[in-house]
Amino acid sequence: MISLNCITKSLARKTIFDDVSLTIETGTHVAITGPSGCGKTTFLRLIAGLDTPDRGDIRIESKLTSQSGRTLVPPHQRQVGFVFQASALWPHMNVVQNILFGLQQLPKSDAAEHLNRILSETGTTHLAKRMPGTLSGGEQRRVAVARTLAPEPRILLMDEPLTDLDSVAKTELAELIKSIVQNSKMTLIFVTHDLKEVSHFCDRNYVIKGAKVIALNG
Ligand SMILES: Nc1ncnc2c1ncn2[C@@H]1O[C@H](COP(=O)(O)OP(=O)(O)OP(=O)(O)O)[C@@H](O)[C@H]1O
Repeated sequence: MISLNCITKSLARKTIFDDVSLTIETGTHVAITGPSGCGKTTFLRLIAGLDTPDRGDIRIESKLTSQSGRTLVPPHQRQVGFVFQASALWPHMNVVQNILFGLQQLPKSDAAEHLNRILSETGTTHLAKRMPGTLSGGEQRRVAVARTLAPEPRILLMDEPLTDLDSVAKTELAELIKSIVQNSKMTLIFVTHDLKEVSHFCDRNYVIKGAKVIALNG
């Protein structure tokens, strides 16, 4: 379970979150929407530990991870995977090297096993030796998902991963994300401008409005 308790956060003197409390049960798939600049990315950054609440605390599986301006558990120890809007692959590394980058702490044989499994699951085996600059936008996004999933995070944070893809690539990537999350116990928090694109794999929808995170019906 992820719990945000009485979170207040301001950036550049703008209140982004005002006394927000929210619980996300383990294994649920949550969509977050809201207008540009409302704080969707900030919400993910707080959970990932890339940013801290000014007041309030965040717990992951009852462990206190952030509290009133302090990060108690650093991002790399939260078992959180983050897929950004831009795929942010290392441009000088091929696909395999990009994925292995996140598996450095594993023994080589385990890393190889994780790598092969994730290449197969994400349909990227044929891209293994390619450099990111030679891949299409959809392929890059797919590799970014593979790289994030390879270390088997317990929480998957996705920040508009379908944006700027053509309709075919968008549908293919949405199908991939759906099959991955439906076959795992991962908690998913998916930021989107368009709730329709996640309606078939998110259980709960929230909108960020007036510095609050509000549950939507349905
Ligand atoms: N490091 C920062 N310093 C100052 N202001 C920031 C910083 N990061 C974000 N902001 C501001 O905080 C607000 C929330 O930003 P955030 O990126 O979370 O919004 P968002 O809902 O994800 O927007 P979008 O849909 O456009 O991606 C915006 O007004 C943004 O300009």
